[in-house]
Amino acid sequence: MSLAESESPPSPTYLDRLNAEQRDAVLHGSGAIADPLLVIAGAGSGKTNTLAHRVAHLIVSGADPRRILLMTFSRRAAQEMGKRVERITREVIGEKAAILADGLTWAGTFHAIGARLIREYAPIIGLSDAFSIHDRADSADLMNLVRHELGLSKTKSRFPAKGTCVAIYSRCVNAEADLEEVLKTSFPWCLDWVAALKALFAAYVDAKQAQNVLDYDDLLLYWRAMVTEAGLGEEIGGRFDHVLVDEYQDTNKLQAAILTGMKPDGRGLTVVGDDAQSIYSFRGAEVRNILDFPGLFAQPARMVTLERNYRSTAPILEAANAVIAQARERHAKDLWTERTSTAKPKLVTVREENDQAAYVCEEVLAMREAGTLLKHQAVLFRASHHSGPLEIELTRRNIPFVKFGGLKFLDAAHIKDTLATLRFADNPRDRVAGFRVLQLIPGVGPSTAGAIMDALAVTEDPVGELAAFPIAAKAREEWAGFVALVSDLRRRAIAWPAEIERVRRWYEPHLERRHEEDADIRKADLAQLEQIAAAAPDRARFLTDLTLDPPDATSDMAGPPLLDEDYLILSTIHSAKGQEWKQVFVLNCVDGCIPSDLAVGTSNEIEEERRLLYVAMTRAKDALHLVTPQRFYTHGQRSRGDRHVYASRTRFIDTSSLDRYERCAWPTAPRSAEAAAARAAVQPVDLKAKMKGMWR
Ligand SMILES: Nc1ncnc2c1ncn2[C@@H]1O[C@H](COP(=O)(O)OP(=O)(O)OP(=O)(O)O)[C@@H](O)[C@H]1O
Repeated sequence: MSLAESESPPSPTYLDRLNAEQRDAVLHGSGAIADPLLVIAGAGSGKTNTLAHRVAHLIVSGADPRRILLMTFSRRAAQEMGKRVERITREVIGEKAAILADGLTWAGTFHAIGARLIREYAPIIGLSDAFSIHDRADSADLMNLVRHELGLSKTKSRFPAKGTCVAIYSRCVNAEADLEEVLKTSFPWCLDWVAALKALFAAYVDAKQAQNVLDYDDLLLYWRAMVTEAGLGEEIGGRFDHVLVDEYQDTNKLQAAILTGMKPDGRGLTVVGDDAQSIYSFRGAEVRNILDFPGLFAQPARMVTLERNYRSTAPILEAANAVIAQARERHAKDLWTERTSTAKPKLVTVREENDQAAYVCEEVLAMREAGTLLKHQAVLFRASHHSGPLEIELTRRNIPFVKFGGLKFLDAAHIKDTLATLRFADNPRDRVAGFRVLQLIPGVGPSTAGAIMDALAVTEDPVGELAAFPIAAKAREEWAGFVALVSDLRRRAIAWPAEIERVRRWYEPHLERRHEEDADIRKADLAQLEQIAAAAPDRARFLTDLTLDPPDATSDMAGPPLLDEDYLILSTIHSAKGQEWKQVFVLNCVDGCIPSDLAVGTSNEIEEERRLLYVAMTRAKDALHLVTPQRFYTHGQRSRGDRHVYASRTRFIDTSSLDRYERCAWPTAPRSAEAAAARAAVQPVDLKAKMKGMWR
């Protein structure tokens, strides 16, 4: 008996907090399995809030939380959604809410859910369930190994680099596009290599299968393949009554095919997103997914549009609306707000990047003085390196900050070494992990590592194989310790998460030898890794979660702040997705930075850059500053000279929309007038005459 049948009808008080459109989206289907629903949610219109209410409403109406599949953009978003759902359901069903919300076990990213389903069905789709998952860097390393084996690293003219090969492969897979088509549109300089790339990709797929490895793309590919298989498709689709997808604008064609594969008639499907915020096409995301969703099913999706913005003041929204109004194609919506204000967003001209940094610091401190915490203020930028001068200025002035985006925690060599050790123990056929770990041992080079991996590829007893391997005398002493480690890990001699400490103890001498200069800082990272490990239930889950959703690196300049400390947020625009702050600065609002000069090749790329600026602007609640430095030092010249280039205001703010801003220059005019007056007051001196006078 469902909860709805067994108890009195739930009180709908939580619905009172929603506006009419939000409520419409939440109530669609009245809690039962219903026709497909598309919620087009403008920036700040309460998309997350609405989705959480819809899930909660389904649960209090009797839906089984274990049969709800909820897909979000990050693991953190899934966890936050779970907490919100619990809070909302608690209002109606009290203490039982926690139990029911705990039942929401199928919440996570597409890749994480894919990994779980594939592991579960592995035995019936011809995979071993002990497969390891490669992140992008691992995939590039494996591609490199295969490229080498095929002799493609020694071609006369230069064959595309490993990273490019992976990007091409991934684009073909995610966009479901033909290789030649992808090369023509995105990698034209590689067009001469069609046949060689095909051979490389075929060998790459063979290598993955032989080594029992799946890459990111495989998690979607296998999932899609499973749901399009007669029988299996119905079995997997039938496990879920409701499938809800957040941030649908950032999904790709494969993800759309997974949804239609699981729910061919669209019943039970809810997708939520904002086409104007689609900013991930470099990962194969397809803004067409959301534009085309309504027509995918025999029974067209119902569409609800959320247009009321709760976040920003009217002047900020008007400026952002003017930026997106020029977009080529979009689901029409007119965002409005009741938050009136007389303060327009500022369009600030500064001479150069150092002034930009000084301007931001002064404004941030002024706002702090007026009572707004640093963490309610954020500085956003298009590319991670744009914040360099600001980071120096903040450090100089002792303003604490945390930076998001850019380098990931997992990119650090010592973290990779540790994880590779765990992965190797799990799956000794994983050549990328194996090569990495084996070469940590002094005396083991690439050819020995290759020979060991060849031996492991065919054995059923990896530990025995390692112990018996005729290792060179110089490596023998270390070797015994390594074999003991692998043996412990494979036998699960130590409980999780203590295993990771065992790995750390083995690894630390290698770390000290390889990274003498900053071993202590790196050890602190390993301690942090142990903390993350402690939160995971087991080794496999830890490795999967971390590979699929790695934490951001915090800035090492300021040091990771304590949680109760106040700090300013620095973030790439991509990493600012879904967030909001009282005061927001957008750096380098000039052509060449937004749009990035790396992304002005096609009109699609320019459209995406426009959406990036829109995303950045719509993060601001009360105050927004777009800063435009007039000149930039050319790369690498700063310390040696003042070669610079002049920049012009971003093309996305055209002359007709300038009246939506308060335009100003900084440092302000009076200050320069004072400086000019001081200079004018200096009496002229005839130095030439003085020089001559020295000898007379
Ligand atoms: N019905 C409502 N009444 C009052 N405030 C609301 C309502 N719905 C949402 N909000 C507030 O509006 C703000 C934006 O909500 P939310 O973060 O869910 O928006 P969003 O649509 O996900 O934004 P974006 O897509 O721009 O990231 C939040 O501060 C939220 O608390």
